[in-house]
Amino acid sequence: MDYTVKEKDYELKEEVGHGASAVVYRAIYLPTKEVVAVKCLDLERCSGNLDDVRREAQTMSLIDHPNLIRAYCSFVVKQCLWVVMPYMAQGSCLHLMKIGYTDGFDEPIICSILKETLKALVYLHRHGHIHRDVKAGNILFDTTGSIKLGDFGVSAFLYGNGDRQRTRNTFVGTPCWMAPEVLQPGNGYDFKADIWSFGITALELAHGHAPFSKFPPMKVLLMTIQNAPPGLDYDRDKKFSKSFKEMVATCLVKDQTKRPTAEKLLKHSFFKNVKSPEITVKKLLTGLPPLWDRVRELQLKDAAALASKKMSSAEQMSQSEYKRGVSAWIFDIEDLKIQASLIQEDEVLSEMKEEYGGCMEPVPEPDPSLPKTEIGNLVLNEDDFSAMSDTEGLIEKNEVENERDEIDLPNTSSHIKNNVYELSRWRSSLTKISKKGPEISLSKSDLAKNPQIRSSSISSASIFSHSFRDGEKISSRFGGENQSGIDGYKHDIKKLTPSFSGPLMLPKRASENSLSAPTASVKSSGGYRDTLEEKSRVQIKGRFSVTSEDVDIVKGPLKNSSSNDTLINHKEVPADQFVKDIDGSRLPASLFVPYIQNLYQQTSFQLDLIKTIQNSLEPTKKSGGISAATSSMDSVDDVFVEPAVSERERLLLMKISELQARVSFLTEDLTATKIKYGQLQQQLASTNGQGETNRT
Ligand SMILES: Nc1ncnc2c1ncn2[C@@H]1O[C@H](COP(=O)(O)OP(=O)(O)OP(=O)(O)O)[C@@H](O)[C@H]1O
Repeated sequence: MDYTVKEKDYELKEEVGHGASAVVYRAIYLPTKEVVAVKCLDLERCSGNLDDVRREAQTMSLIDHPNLIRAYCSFVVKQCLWVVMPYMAQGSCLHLMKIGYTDGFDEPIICSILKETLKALVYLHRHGHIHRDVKAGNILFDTTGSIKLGDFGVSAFLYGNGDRQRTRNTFVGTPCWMAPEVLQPGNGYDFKADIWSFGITALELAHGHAPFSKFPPMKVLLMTIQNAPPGLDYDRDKKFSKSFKEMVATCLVKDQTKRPTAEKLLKHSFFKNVKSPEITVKKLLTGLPPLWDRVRELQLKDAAALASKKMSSAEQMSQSEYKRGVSAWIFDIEDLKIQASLIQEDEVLSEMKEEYGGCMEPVPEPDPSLPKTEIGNLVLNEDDFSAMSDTEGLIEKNEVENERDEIDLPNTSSHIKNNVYELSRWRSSLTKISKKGPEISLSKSDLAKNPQIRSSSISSASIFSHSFRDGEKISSRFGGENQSGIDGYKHDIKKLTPSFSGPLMLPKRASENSLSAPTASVKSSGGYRDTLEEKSRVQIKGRFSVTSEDVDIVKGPLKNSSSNDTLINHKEVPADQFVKDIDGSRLPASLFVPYIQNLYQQTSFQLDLIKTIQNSLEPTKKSGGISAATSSMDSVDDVFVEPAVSERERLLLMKISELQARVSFLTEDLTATKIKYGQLQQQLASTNGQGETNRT
């Protein structure tokens, strides 16, 4: 059937979903009275990403597969692109989990959902597309229980411009579901990135949320890159079959070349003997309230949570975005890495503790197969872990590890996690003794980079075939009594929960509304340059603002000042010596000694530095002048000298003596020149005198 591209032929009804870039409405196609869904993409919020919009419309209209949502047509209405598509009356998998399956689904249900999704991926990949946003929020159900994968907002066509472009270098997607190669710039990625996201989606369906979903994106980014891949490895996962665990493990292999293709994965034993979703899923859907009521209820819940104390911190707000399942965006990978490097490791670990409870089950660890991170001075690296594991034998092998042939998963006991946590606290407190680092300054270049909207890419006739009515009128489409309620509600919700998630970056909103850019508290980075002024600077990166307001702790591996070697040597002290921590928790003495050594060396280094400065000031002090400020520095024990200040003072003093030397040199030079001048004058006078005499 052909659908017209006239706005007046569509009557928008209730909002049934919204993402970063779009609001989706139930709508009536008036010529046939058919119920459809209309996705309204706000083009003004898509600046810089119109290619994605074009791609989405293009991809959706070409699709012909029972497990993929195709677009019937698309056209422009004022600043919005309307995409008309089949209405999926039971909403997304995420909706369903949130209203009644917060701990995830049972395996047979998961299996049938995943199989349908995988069939969609097989089709997409065969036709050269990477979906790039596979997640529960994009798996939709209709009333019969049948399943379709939607949202091609970030899907990419592999074969651009006639060339077979195997990998892409753009960075779009949703961090929790993103493959490590997608998160690492320059690597490029291909359709195997969807297989990783598929594996993460499997975990999402099994647990009710994606792994790391409690953490802010920058942490997720780092954890995805550094940690061993997540899996069905916890005690709570014992209920799942071996083949399910294996299937997930084959998807979540860091080396993309070792991941199976969608086609191969479909042949996995896990997908054999699967019941159709019309049988498994349908019974979950019976008796549910209409989709729009569910969506509204969820939005109100989020809004209430946001307004409550629970969501007072910006970081929690960013986490809530994950929970809503609408987090996908473009961000500057390098800047995120910088931000990530500024996160305190103890924050991560304490959040992990919180996530996994008192009896911490094995949690994802840094992946020892990976090279040491170059990303700032972040967390304990794998050397720290392996050193501890080598000498202290604290790492326990997990049963699942044996089942995996491709994944090296260094599961650890809660014991080592606690030690690592305490160790990181020690490191933080010790590092405070060290010098302050430079103030964080992240550029706003990505905001500036956004080109004007309505780039040539969107001006194709197929998309701009229509243009009328403004944004406000969209809401006027809501009929009767629903009208004011929905409008008022929408207004409130949007004020409370501006969504800056989604694949499209929304710099304007992010900068306008503090809620939009949750403040990730970032600590000052390590390094030995001084910072005398702590200005409160806020820089916005994607959905994050980075503030140095609360910069107080300097991080970074503690270094030997002379050798630059990291002063951690876990192997020197017997591991069985334990001492009590301040909190009373037991820690191996081997963890303390290197830090005490380090503290000693740090202090010695500082004493040396103070003495050097004192010596350099001594002559000046004797001659008075500037040295007044340091005149009380007779003993390093008497006075605490801020090394950074002294360093500056020392430089100034050196400059002054240099200038004084130059002045005296110039004075001498001038005197010599004057003498020479006098002599020449005398010579001239005598020559003149001689000449006079000769003439007379
Ligand atoms: N055809 C449809 N029928 C019913 N509901 C839909 C339909 N398409 C989308 N939705 C709902 O609207 C929500 C947002 O849609 P969509 O994911 O396409 O927007 P987006 O801005 O691209 O979001 P994202 O943040 O995932 O990138 C979906 O999560 C889903 O719940």
